[in-house]
Order: sequence, then structure tokens, then C-alpha cells
Amino acid sequence: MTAAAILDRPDTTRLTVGLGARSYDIVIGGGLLAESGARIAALRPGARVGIVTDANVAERHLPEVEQSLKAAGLSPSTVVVAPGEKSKNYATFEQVVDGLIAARIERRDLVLALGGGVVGDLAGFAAAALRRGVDFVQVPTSLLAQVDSSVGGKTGINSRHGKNLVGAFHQPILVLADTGVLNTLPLREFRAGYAEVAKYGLIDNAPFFAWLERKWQQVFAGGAERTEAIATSCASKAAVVARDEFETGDRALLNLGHTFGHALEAGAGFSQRLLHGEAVAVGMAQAFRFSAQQGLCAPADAERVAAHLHAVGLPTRIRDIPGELPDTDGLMNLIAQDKKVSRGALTFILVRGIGQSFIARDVDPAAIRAFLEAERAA
Ligand SMILES: NC(=O)c1ccc[n+]([C@@H]2O[C@H](COP(=O)([O-])OP(=O)(O)OC[C@H]3O[C@@H](n4cnc5c(N)ncnc54)[C@H](O)[C@@H]3O)[C@@H](O)[C@H]2O)c1
Ligand SMILES: O=C(O)C(=O)C[C@@H](O)[C@H](O)[C@H](O)COP(=O)(O)O
Ligand SMILES: [Zn+2]
Repeated sequence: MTAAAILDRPDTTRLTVGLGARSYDIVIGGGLLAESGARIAALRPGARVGIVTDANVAERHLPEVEQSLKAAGLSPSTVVVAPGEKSKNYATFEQVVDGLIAARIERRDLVLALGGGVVGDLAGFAAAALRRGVDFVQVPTSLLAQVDSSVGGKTGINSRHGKNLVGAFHQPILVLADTGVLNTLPLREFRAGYAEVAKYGLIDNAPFFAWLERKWQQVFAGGAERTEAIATSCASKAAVVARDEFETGDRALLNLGHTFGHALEAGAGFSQRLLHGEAVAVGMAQAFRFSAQQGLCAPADAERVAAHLHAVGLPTRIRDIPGELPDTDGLMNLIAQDKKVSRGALTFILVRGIGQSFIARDVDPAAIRAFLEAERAA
């Protein structure tokens, strides 16, 4: 196929994140790894490309990307990090940046994030910092990365004080979501990514949530429903990011489930005990239960949300998380480090129902503490 035919392939979905001169496309479909070279060369002909990936993804998908880049006249080099959330740390950030410097990735070159959200956040932050900023391309390989982390430009690493506390807003110049690579993703990881898919329904799209309740098995099985779920998710995120790139307003809605979820994730030591998407599932169920307890939302909606997340195999309660967690004071300390906190006041994303989320500022910490005490006992 010629480069022009590749760029116009009709069996792909193309969405745009509208950010003026920094607008970029999200391309969704099968076979995109093999076309990554042609698609990137169309934007940055002749560039050196510093690929950042993890060992799991490298084993399965790196050769195809390297081959495609070379065939398109691009010069790839690769930094491979250890898989998992623990790689979002200072030491691995140094490994990635130094690896890119050693590979002579210059200002007109590119960083390419090939992997899940961990690689995307880490490589994106490295691209933001390297020589004070080089362009980067997201090639997301997990469901979570295809529906959420590859879009929107939030990049960063964790601190021992909490989740994503060091980072930068740095938008990619292109997102290539190859749906075929999800065939090698472990089921537990697919499920974790599904929590962020369900999130878009819960935020402001009740019909999408109802569609997921009917079609989730097909989404898990693959095929047209899976691609539709990815495209719907990306379209939701692209619209919010275009309205509020730096989260001064309603981009915060994308944080539904994350205030509780990030505290639990940090409390579990950013370990395999609790994946990010699993933490978000528990956090969303909690945001609905807390909203119901406060009289904001019908208890039946909270039950419906928990029932769906449970049906797909996601955790919804603290008791579903294996191992020890910090006590309530410890969780409150982690919540106090949330980036939505302003002058010490807590902000949560709460709900009036499914698809009716809102930003609740100055939430009473005593009410959250009492809620968490009850949740720990439940
Ligand atoms: N920047 C954002 O807007 C944003 C949004 C949501 C989540 N995140 C971040 O994303 C991270 C979670 O991302 P994740 O769930 O993708 O985790 P991940 O990057 O750890 O990937 C999950 C696991 O699947 C493996 N994997 C990935 N693709 C694979 C494939 N195609 N085949 C086989 N194995 C594959 C990885 O090696 C890893 O072991 C968290 O750090 C979270 O904070 C960021
Ligand atoms: O893109 C956003 O904005 C989100 O909030 C998406 C979240 O799913 C994601 O986990 C994000 O990294 C959380 O942002 P943070 O600012 O709370 O670290
Ligand atoms: Zn998230």
C-alpha cells in the first residue's frame, strides 16, 4: 500500500483532539503497528525515534514497530523498562531520559511510547523534560491506554507521597491505537482498562453505560463492539480535553473514582495487589455510595454501578483488595495530597445519578473519614 493509501485507510476511525496548533489525531483500528512508520514519517520525515517500552510489550510487539519505522526511513532506538506501576518512579525516569540522551534524540526528533499507561506517562514526561521538550507519539497497547492515558497529555511519575505528583502536561502529536495488540493483553489488565471505559458512561453518558451493561461480553470478546467502546471513550475524552486542557474546570470530571482510588493504589504500594483500573473501579463504586449516603443520588444507582463492575470481575469494595492497607488516618493523609485539593479543601467528583457527575468542592473531611471507617468495616 502507498503511504497516501495508508493514511486514508477507510477501516480506521480518526478522531481529532482540537487544541489549535497543537491539535492531533487519534487513529483507531487493526494493523496500525505495521503502519506506524508511514504514519509517523508523514509528520516528521527522517526523524530519529526513541522508543520507550516495557519488557512484556517489547517481547510481543517491538520488532513490528522497529521494522515499520526503518522501512519508512526513520531511525529507531529503544529504552526498555521493567513492566508495572513501580516503574513510574524517579529512578526509571532517569533511566529513560538518559537512554534517550545517549541515543541522541534531538529537538526535531521524537519519543514514541509503546505500551500501557505506565510507559505512556513515563515516556511522555521524559519527552516533556528532554532538552526542555521534544515531540512524542503514543502507541498505546493496553485497553486502559487506548481509551484514556494516551489522550490528553497528562504525563508523570509517582512520589512516595502519592500518585502522579510529579509531571507535566505535554500533548502527543499523534495517537495510534492498534486494536489488534489487545489480543495479547492479559484478561486482568483488560478488565482494569474496562473500568475507565465504564467511567465515561458514569460521568455524563448514561446511554453508553446502559449499552455497556448489555454489550460488555462482546467488548471483552473483541470485534466491532470493542472498537466502538474505544472510539466512544476517546471521543468523550478528546472533547473534555479540548475544552479544558489544563484541568481548570470540567476536565476534573475525568477524575471520577480517582480521589479514593489513588489513595488506595498508593496505600497498596503501587503494587500488583491493586492495578490502577481496579482502584478506579473501587473508587467509582465508593463515589456513588458516598453520594447516595449524602442524599445526592438514588441508592439504586449506586447498587447498579457496583453490580455491573462486579459482573465484569472488578473489585468494588475495600475488602476486595488483598493484603493490608493503611488505616483511615493513613488514607486521609493520602487523600490530602490529591491534586484537586485547594488550600487544604477536598474536592471530589460526586454524582446525582448515572451519567450525572459533578465537581464537589470543599467536601467535609469528617464526612469522608466517617464514610471510609464504615467502608473498611463493610
Ligand atoms: N495520563 C493519563 O491521562 C492516564 C489515564 C489513565 C491512567 N493513567 C496511568 O496509566 C497507568 C496504568 O496503565 P495500564 O493499565 O496500561 O498499565 P501498564 O502500563 O502497567 O500495562 C499493564 C500491563 O500489561 C502489559 N501490557 C501492555 N500492553 C500489552 C499487550 N498488548 N500485550 C501484553 N501485555 C501488555 C504491560 O507490560 C503491563 O504489565 C497508571 O499509572 C495510571 O496512573 C494515566
Ligand atoms: O486525563 C485526565 O484528566 C484524567 O483524570 C484521567 C485519569 O483516568 C488518569 O488516571 C489521570 O492520570 C489522573 O489524573 P491525576 O491528575 O489525578 O493524576
Ligand atoms: Zn485513571
